[in-house]
Amino acid sequence: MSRAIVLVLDSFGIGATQDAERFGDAGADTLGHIAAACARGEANLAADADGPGRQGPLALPNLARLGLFHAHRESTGNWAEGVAAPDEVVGAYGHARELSSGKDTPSGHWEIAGVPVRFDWGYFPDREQSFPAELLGALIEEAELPGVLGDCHASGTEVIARLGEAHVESGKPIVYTSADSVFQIAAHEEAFGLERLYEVCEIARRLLEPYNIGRVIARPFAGADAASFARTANRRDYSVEPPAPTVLQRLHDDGGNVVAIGKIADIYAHCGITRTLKASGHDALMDATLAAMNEAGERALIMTNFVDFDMLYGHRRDVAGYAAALEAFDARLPELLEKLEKDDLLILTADHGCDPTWAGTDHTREHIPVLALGAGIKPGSLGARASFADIGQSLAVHLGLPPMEDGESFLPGAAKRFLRPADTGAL
Ligand SMILES: O=P(O)(O)O[C@H]1O[C@H](CO)[C@@H](O)[C@H]1O
Ligand SMILES: [Mn+2]
Ligand SMILES: [Mn+2]
Repeated sequence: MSRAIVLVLDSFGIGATQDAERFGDAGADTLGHIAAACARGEANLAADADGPGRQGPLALPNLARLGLFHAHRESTGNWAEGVAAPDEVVGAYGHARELSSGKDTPSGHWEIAGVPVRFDWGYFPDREQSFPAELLGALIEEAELPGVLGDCHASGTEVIARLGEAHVESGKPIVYTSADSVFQIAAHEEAFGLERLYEVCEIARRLLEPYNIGRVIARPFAGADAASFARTANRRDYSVEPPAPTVLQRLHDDGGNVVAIGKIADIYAHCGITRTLKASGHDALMDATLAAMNEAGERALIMTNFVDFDMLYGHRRDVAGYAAALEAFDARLPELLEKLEKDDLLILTADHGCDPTWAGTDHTREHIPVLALGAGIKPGSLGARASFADIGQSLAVHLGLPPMEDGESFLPGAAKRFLRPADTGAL
């Protein structure tokens, strides 16, 4: 039985890459800066309706046993402040840099799946009227809109607080972008309508083709006024397709089972997905992952994106919230570890950084952790990996697929070949 389980902790970087300067991110360190704030007692959180709260140094005992802090030390040269060393490291750990030109979610995920993005995405400039007038003109005409609001770089929660009431009054959706290759449309779920918002996003997706923009994102929100507006779980991402077949696509085309949990199917533009499981919130995403492990069958890739690290805490620059979410995630890991079978390969990783102590609200160019367990991998260092694609290459080996063009496997031994019943003479 060859199964792989890949958990992507969205935005959980472990230290700036060598090329981070080019992104304005030299010195960024999502994990290290969260740990430092926790060690200083600056990331305490009182218990409330949202959760049990947290206090003091960052406590991630299960991730530590998989080698997280060892990987972070190899990435940055420093042991994360205040965190306890595990009695024993049971996993293989490394840190990987990104070959792709951007620090966005699709680039990171596609490279993890063996397909780096070597072309430059289109971006919209950070100024008043970020979008070309002819693009907005075409959108207004084709979608029959009374106009649009925003037209700027913005943080999504800030922009609905600022312009949400004007949007509800006028019926004009809020369009905004960021340092990523994105065109985001925020609209009120009831006043504007959720299906209407999706329809406008689909028109925008088509109009954006010449601009080489990675994603259109629907950002529905609800609430009575600026003070109570909150985004809902009905976000939808419209990504362009990966530039080459990913390991997901290859497994799917070769008869394997690809289970996409959370945002994964949207991020890969629904290419190479056998089954999509949607869930909102990390506990529900973990529940869905555990359920998929019960049902996935023999030759399967189960991939889950844990988006709240990025969406609720990284972009919101909420250090205490990020720390609490990490601790809650860590506390659920034993349930998953117990379910691992002998030949399963578990990989925990991330798609980019989003240092909650960094200036602005954008992602940060960082190494990602590569924590691997199972499939005969010996505990210990995997060292500095030259590309996120080493994960995709290792998955190809584990799942018995021909090699990917990019990446170097960190699995031991020669490539295994998956034996179909026909190959064994059983049929
Ligand atoms: O500020 P919000 O709307 O969360 O947007 C953020 O989320 C986008 C996609 O993950 C990023 O490009 C960034 O702009
Ligand atoms: Mn991401
Ligand atoms: Mn993000």
